[in-house]
Amino acid sequence: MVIHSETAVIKVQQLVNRFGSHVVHEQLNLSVYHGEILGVVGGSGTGKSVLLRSIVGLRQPNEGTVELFGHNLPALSDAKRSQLQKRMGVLFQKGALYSSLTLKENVALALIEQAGLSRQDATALAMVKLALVGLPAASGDKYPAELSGGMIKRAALARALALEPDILFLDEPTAGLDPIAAAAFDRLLLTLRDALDLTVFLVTHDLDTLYACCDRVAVLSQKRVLVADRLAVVAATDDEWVRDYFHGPRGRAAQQAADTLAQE
Ligand SMILES: Nc1ncnc2c1ncn2[C@@H]1O[C@H](COP(=O)(O)OP(=O)(O)OP(=O)(O)O)[C@@H](O)[C@H]1O
Repeated sequence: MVIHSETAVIKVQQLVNRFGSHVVHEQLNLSVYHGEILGVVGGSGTGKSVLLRSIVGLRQPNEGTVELFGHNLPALSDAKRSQLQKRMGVLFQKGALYSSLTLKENVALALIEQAGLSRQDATALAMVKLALVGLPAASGDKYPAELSGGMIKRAALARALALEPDILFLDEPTAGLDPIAAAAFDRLLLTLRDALDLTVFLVTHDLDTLYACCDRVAVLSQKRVLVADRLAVVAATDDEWVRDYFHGPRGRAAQQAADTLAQE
């Protein structure tokens, strides 16, 4: 896999995040390039979700800058910031959908609230978005509780794509899915990235997803990005967590599966 462009669409510099005396990030730097799928990994509590929230503007960092398409997000006026934020779609790990709304209502809501569409237009467009992520038309009238985990993730993805973002943020999208549904989600992600020219910031613990989808991988460790590079370079990094993660039994299995797929 190749990095698609050298244009940084996200540039995080000298980022500091702390909660009271608990320092989560300390002078953290990270760039995300146009068209790539960047996997963000790290031990539990290393600050992957806090980083995601800082980039999308849901958390004001204590220090540092977060540039999006060349604009420093925290320094912008509310109007400008919200304009830029529309270029980002987010799929959160939990609470992705409103349980009291059907799938099509869930997707339409984003279009009504954020794009000002009429209910009728938003509903029609929501059906297009559901089809885009491979959901049958009949699923539009179903409630989240009536669907499998894989279908719910797809619907949440449809909602994240509702406003046609340039950058997609995914927080552990395959967590809780069985391996077949997870692999199907990985393939969908690759297809959508290519078809929609997306840049993807993907927080994950799923080694199979890293091998199947990611152009680069960033490892969060010791409050910083320890390394951000192609998978082979990251896996060869001299670090205890990296060794345990990539060269433990699950890491070896994921690599073998990826090698087998590449040979087919
Ligand atoms: N709102 C908050 N108030 C206090 N501490 C917080 C808050 N949000 C996050 N933290 C702390 O920040 C640290 C990083 O949290 P974060 O959720 O980003 O970790 P993570 O790397 O995504 O973990 P995991 O892989 O388990 O999801 C944790 O120690 C967490 O307890």
